[in-house]
Amino acid sequence: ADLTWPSPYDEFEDIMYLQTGYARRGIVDGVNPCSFNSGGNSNLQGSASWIRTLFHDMITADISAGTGGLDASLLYEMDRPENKGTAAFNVTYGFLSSLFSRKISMADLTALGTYTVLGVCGGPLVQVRAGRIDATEAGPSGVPGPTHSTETMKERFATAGFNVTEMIASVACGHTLGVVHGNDFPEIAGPGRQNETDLLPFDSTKAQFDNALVVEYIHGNTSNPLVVGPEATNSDKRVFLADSNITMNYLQDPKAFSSMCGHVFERMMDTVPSSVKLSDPITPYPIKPNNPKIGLTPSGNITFTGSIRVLLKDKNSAGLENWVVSMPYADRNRTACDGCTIQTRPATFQGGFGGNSVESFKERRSFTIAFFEFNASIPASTSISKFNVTLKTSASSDPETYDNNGSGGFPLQDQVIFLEPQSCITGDDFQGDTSKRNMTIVAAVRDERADKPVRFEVIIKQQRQGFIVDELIKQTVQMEQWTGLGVAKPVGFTLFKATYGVPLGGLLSTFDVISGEGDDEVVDEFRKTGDIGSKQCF
Ligand code: HEM
Repeated sequence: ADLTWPSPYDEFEDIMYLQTGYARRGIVDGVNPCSFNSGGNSNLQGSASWIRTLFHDMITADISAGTGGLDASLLYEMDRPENKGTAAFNVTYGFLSSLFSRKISMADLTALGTYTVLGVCGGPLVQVRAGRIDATEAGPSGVPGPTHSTETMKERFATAGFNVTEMIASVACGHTLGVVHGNDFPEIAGPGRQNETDLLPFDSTKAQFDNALVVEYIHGNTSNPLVVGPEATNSDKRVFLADSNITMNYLQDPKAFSSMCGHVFERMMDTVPSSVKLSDPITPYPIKPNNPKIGLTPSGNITFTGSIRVLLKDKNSAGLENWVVSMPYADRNRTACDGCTIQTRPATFQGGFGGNSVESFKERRSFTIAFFEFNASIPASTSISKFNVTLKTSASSDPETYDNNGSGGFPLQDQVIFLEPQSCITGDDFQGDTSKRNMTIVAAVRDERADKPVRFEVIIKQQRQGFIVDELIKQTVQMEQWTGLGVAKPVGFTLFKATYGVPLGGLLSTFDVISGEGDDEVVDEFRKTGDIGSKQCF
C-alpha cells in the first residue's frame, strides 16, 4: 500500500530512496563500492560487515517464544565469545548511528543497510518493511559458531524459524561477501595466518553478490576456509552437506541463487519480536513534500518553503524542463481559494535529481526523483491548511493531480510555528559550562491557543561507556510568553521563547515545539538543531 503523508515511516522511506544526489541521506556511503574499506580500516569490508551484523543480531530469535530477532540487541552482546570479531559490528553501527533518531531505530537501519548492500553489491532486489524496535538490553545467546555440529546448527536456525534449506541458503548467500579474519579466527585460518592482514575470502569474488561460492564448492575448487580449513571449524561444509548438497546443487543456477537469497534475506530482516508489528513493504512516494517548513515573518506573513519530490515513472527525465509542478492549496478554513496556488521551479543543486543512482542500483531497481522547489509567502490571516500537487508534463497536457493517496491533500499545521530566524545555538558556552551551548528557541502560537502551555523537547544524543551508539534522551524545556525585542508581534500570533543550555550531544539532533497537552497537543516537529547551529538570533 502507498504511504500517506505524513507517515511514521517517512524517515525510513527517505533514507531508503534518497541515497544520492539532491537531498541525499547517504546511507550508501558506508558500503559503496562493495569492496569499500569501512571506517578507514583496510581489513574491514563495509558491505560484509553490515551483512554479518544482520545475521548475528537476528539469529538469536526464538520464534515460538516470540523473542529476539532484528532488534539491535547485538549492541549489548558484543562481549560474548559467539560475537568475536566485533570490529565489523562496530563499523556497522558506528556508520548507521549517524542516521539514528527518534524516527528510526538501529534495527530498521540495519534492515535498510542490508537493502543497500544488496543493491551496491549486485544482490537481489528485496522488499523492506519498517517498524522494528530496538532492544534495551541483551537477549539470549545462541549464534551458531564454526565448531558446532550439524545438529546444533540446524537447531539454532530452526529456533529462529529457518528450515534446513533456508539455513543452507542463508549461509551460502551471506558468505558470498567478505572474508575470515586471521587475527580473530586463527584456529580457522591455520598456522602462519594470524595477522590482521591475513584475510581469507570465502570465494574468488568477495565483493560481488554472486554464486561463485556455490559453483566453486560444487566444482571442488573452493578456497572457503570454512570448507577446506581445519575439520573442527568446517561449519560451511557441514551446513552445505546437511541435505546432501541438494540445495547447493540447486543454487548453481544464478537465477535460483538470486531469488532464494532474496527470500532468506527478507526472512532475516523480518524476523522480529512478536510484539513488533512491521509495516507493509515500503515503496517510494510518487509525490512527497521534502523538508517543508512553515515560518512567520515579523510583518505577519506565513512563509512556506521546501520542495516537492516527484518520482519519475520511467526514469526518463527527457523534457523535464517543460514540466510544471504546482501546489493548489486550501486556506486555514480548509476551503480552496481563488489564486491560492504555489508555483515551483526545478531545483538546480545536483541537477535537481536524487534517488538510488548508485551504479549497480541502476539497472534493476533505480529510482530517479526530480525536485521542484518553492518559496511562498501567504497572508497569515488566511494561511494554509493543506495542498495538492498538480503535474503538467507539457504545455498541452492535462494536469495530473496528486491528493496524497486519496486523503484529500497534504496537510499542514499553522497553530504553532517554530521561528528559525529568531532562534539560534550560539558558539558560546552556557553560563560558563563548557559542556553546553546557549540555545534560544522562539515560536509563534495562534492567539486562540496562547493560554496553553508551550514547550520544546530536544533529543540529546548521550554517549554511553562502551557503546558505539548513543542513547537518545528527551529533555523538555517550558517556554514563556515573550513580547519580542525587535520582533513585532505578528497579527494573530503570540510569541514564546526559552533559553536553554543544550549539551553538546544535542547540537546535531532534532527538537519539537509543542503547544498544549495530551489530546490537545499541536506540534511543529522534527526540526533540526543543525539548522540553527553557530548562528546569531535575529
Ligand atoms: C552456521 C552459520 C554460520 C557460521 C558458523 C558462520 C561463521 C563465520 C565466521 C567464522 C566468519 C569469519 C568472521 C571474521 O573473521 O570476521 C564469518 C564471516 C561472515 N559471515 Fe558467517 N557464519 C554463519 C552464517 C552466516 C550467515 C547466515 C550470514 C548472513 C546471511 C553470514 C554472513 C557473514 C559475512 C558477510 C561474513 C564476512 C564478514 C567480513 O568479511 O567482515 N554468516 N562467518
